Amino acid sequence: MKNFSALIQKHQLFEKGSAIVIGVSGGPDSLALLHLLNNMRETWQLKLIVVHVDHMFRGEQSEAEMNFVLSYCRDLDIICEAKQIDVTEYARRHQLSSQVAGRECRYQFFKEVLDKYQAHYLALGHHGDDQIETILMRLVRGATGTSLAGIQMKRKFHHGFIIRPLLPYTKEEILNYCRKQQLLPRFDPSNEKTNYTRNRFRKYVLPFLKKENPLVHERFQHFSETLLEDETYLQELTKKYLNTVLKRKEKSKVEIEINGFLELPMPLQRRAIQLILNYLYGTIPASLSSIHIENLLTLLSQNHPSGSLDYPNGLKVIKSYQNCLFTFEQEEVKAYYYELDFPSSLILPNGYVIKSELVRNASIKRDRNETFLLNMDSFDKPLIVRTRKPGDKIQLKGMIGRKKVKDIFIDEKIPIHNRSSWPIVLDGNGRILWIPGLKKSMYEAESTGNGVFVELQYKEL
Ligand SMILES: Nc1ncnc2c1ncn2[C@@H]1O[C@H](COP(=O)(O)OP(=O)(O)OP(=O)(O)O)[C@@H](O)[C@H]1O
Repeated sequence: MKNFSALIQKHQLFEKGSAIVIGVSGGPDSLALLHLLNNMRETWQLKLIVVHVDHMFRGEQSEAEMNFVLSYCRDLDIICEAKQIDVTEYARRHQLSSQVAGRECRYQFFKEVLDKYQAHYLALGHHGDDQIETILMRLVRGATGTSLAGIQMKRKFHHGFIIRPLLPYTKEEILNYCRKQQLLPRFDPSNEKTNYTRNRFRKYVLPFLKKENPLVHERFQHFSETLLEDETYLQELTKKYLNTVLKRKEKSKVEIEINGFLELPMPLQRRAIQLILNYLYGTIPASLSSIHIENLLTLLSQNHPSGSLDYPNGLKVIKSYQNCLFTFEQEEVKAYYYELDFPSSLILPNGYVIKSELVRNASIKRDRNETFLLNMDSFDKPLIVRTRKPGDKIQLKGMIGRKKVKDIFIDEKIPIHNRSSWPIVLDGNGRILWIPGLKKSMYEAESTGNGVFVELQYKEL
């Protein structure tokens, strides 16, 4: 571990004069990290602060570990911020596993200590074996994107960075270092029990890989760093192209235009979906895997005009003609029924408005389905605006026989999720007069001239 300070420089982990908070559990990794950083303290003019959390999992034993860290820091003349947190109680209250709860409590306290000392760096003792295990576990679980790069040597955290200077070293090198420097780390027996999956990788896979190549950890670290670089570049590119096919982006809804999306190269398509999911979920649920993304890519490229997928935590992905909607909102049928006065402005639940006016000497705008004209004397009052009902039919202008409203929605390629809130205008006798924006019935006023007309307009709010 001679090259430690060269490594800090090479990866630009921190600069001279930095204040660094070091997470020290009392185990070999973090103790070695503390020792190494302490060796640099003078020449690099570092301000070091140790932070320790006693999770109170093992009563007196874990308290003894805390006291060990406190006394070791006293010997080195380094400030130590130690805190006892009843993680079992926290886990019960928030319905979390003890592992997740421990992590939350730990990182919360880390932040408090960073703030207290206005430090920008939090140093943790993850090493090369942790890196191999993490990457393999994620690969096997089906993770995607930057997550496959495993543990990052330097990543943004709070108002600064988390740094992990031990990633280029193996566990064995760290244990040797502890022995040589006569450090006496504490070994937490619960470490062995808490993470079963990781332990299996450690026990069965790592020995095999190390036998194949004793420097396998360097290969994994190199893989992690280059993957992260490639991924960062591709994600920037994806953002740029995704913006060109984005139709709407709200807190719990994103809609894209499918044709434009399918023109993007496949690596960008995959990442675009990932970006949308990151945005909507905030934190991606563990149950979401690359299979979900593959299924969606298949759905989008199929000829079938519509279809939907159910993603974890209630996210629905709905393909409908040219559009694909990602939504957490339950698209319950927003049926409505209004009487339309004239003159008036009726605001509709779909974000549109129907405006009615009384006019004289009106002229028919035959080519526009956004307006509709009625002769005041020729229809039964009141005018009704409501959502569709099964079996609705309309007598179209210039056509013999009646046409199903459902077929009009299909012909006009109206997305399924828009159909249930689309307005339909009827007269007092229940005859469908107009499907605003789409089709007019034969009941529109035929001739203009003298008389009183009701002019209806359909527009976006
Ligand atoms: N209770 C704790 N208090 C302070 N820092 C901690 C604590 N637990 C873990 N850390 C920090 O997080 C790093 C990773 O923790 P993890 O539990 O994965 O490793 P570990 O095997 O416990 O490491 P170590 O050999 O240092 O105990 C540790 O090296 C240490 O820097």
